[in-house]
Amino acid sequence: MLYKEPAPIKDRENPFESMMSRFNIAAEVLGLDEETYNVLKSPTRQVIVNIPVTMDDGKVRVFEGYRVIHSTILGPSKGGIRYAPDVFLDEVKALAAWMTWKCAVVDIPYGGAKGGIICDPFTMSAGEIERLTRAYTSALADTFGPDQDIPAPDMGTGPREMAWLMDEYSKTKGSTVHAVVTGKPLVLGGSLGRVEATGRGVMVSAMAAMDKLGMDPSKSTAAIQGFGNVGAWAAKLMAERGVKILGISDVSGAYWNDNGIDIEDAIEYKNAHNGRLEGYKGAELMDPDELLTSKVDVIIPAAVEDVITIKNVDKIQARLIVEGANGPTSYKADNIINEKGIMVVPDILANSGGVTVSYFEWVQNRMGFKWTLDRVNERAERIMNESFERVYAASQKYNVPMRIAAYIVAIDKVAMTYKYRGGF
Ligand SMILES: NC(=O)C1=CN([C@@H]2O[C@H](COP(=O)(O)OP(=O)(O)OC[C@H]3O[C@@H](n4cnc5c(N)ncnc54)[C@H](OP(=O)(O)O)[C@@H]3O)[C@@H](O)[C@H]2O)C=CC1
Ligand SMILES: O=C(O)CCC(=O)C(=O)O
Repeated sequence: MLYKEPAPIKDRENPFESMMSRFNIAAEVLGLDEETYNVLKSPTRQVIVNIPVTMDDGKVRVFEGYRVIHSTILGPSKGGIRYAPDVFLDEVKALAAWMTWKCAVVDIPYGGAKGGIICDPFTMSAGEIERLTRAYTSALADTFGPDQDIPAPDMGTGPREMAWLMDEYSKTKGSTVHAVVTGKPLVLGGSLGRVEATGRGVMVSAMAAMDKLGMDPSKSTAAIQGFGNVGAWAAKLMAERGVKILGISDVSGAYWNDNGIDIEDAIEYKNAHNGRLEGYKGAELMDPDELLTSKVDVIIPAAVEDVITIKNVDKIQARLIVEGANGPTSYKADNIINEKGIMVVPDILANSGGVTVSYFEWVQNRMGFKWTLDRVNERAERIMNESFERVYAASQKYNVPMRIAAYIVAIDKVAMTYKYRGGF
């Protein structure tokens, strides 16, 4: 199989630096004062926990876990939990800050947080993952809370882990607390539409961007990196809008079909093969490094950070990049992207459909009332389109690319709220 070990951390770009470099540009354009700059640039709280877990062979293994609260200025902090072998603190810090900016861009009353555990869920049994999730929850029971800090899924986690988290947290409180976590299974108070929400938001923002660029979806092609929750749903919904998906990928490799990949078929294959595309016959194997530079109109990175860098940005042929993943573009590649005239719908806008529907889930939990799928989708789509227009208007007003415009919209909102609250 084509599995590649993650690059050692010292060889990787630092996502927190990438976040800060855009933050600095936007802060300068806005003329942000020094006090507010200092408050917003650093996380409020960083928690590191060591989690002993009894493995199936009876031995105890200790896992390192993180929860970073970047900001609570807009409201309780919100953000997913990542299970990955190479997750590291500066990455979680960046992801937490991106949550602050993302919630501000879509104007929902949350601050930003993110969690992570260094582990490889693909090599662990369900029992081991459950014990790890419960131990992490209990170690962070004082941090989490429906009015404090509300986790959700991210890479390597999903409704199953959120159910264990909700159950374990509820035990520590002595009563069922649905609203402590979002992205739960439907029977445990999850929202209709949450599973597909991030991919749907990616599709909605891609359609909005294509409209601005005068691109006809039914005459356009796309390549999508990552075929997990975000990538697979984005692929399916883009295909339903007529976009021909020529390339897809996951850790097992990249797959290409000149005539367009049958996305329903690829999803069915993945679901029947332990969540991976390995061995998929509906497309040819291709070099994964060439997927994002292939000849397509739209690329959607929907896996990990720093996959568009100074090493490959020159070769990108697409007119539009829609960032399903958080932080897929290194800040060092920004100038070249801008010089090439490529439009980027940045992560903090493009993938905000997930947290938007998480917010709806939290609202429903607190109301004790379930919304219909139509209501969820219609409201999420409206928020995505309004947010896109807000960011587009800021990009015109300040004559900056969409990414900096999104930071400007976000920082402006958080800074103004900070001022009204009267400091901390
Ligand atoms: N889930 C959500 O609601 C949200 C997620 N995001 C972001 O979207 C991205 C993807 O998250 P999500 O879909 O939830 O995660 P999943 O774990 O569901 O899927 C991740 C996908 O990326 C693939 N992948 C991992 N590394 C690589 C690589 N180097 N090259 C190609 N593919 C790779 C995985 O392959 P394999 O399965 O083979 O390991 C898998 O297909 C992350 O950046 C996340 O932070 C952003 C907003 C919300
Ligand atoms: O749904 C949420 O609350 C957060 C999802 C998330 O982690 C993200 O948007 O990056």
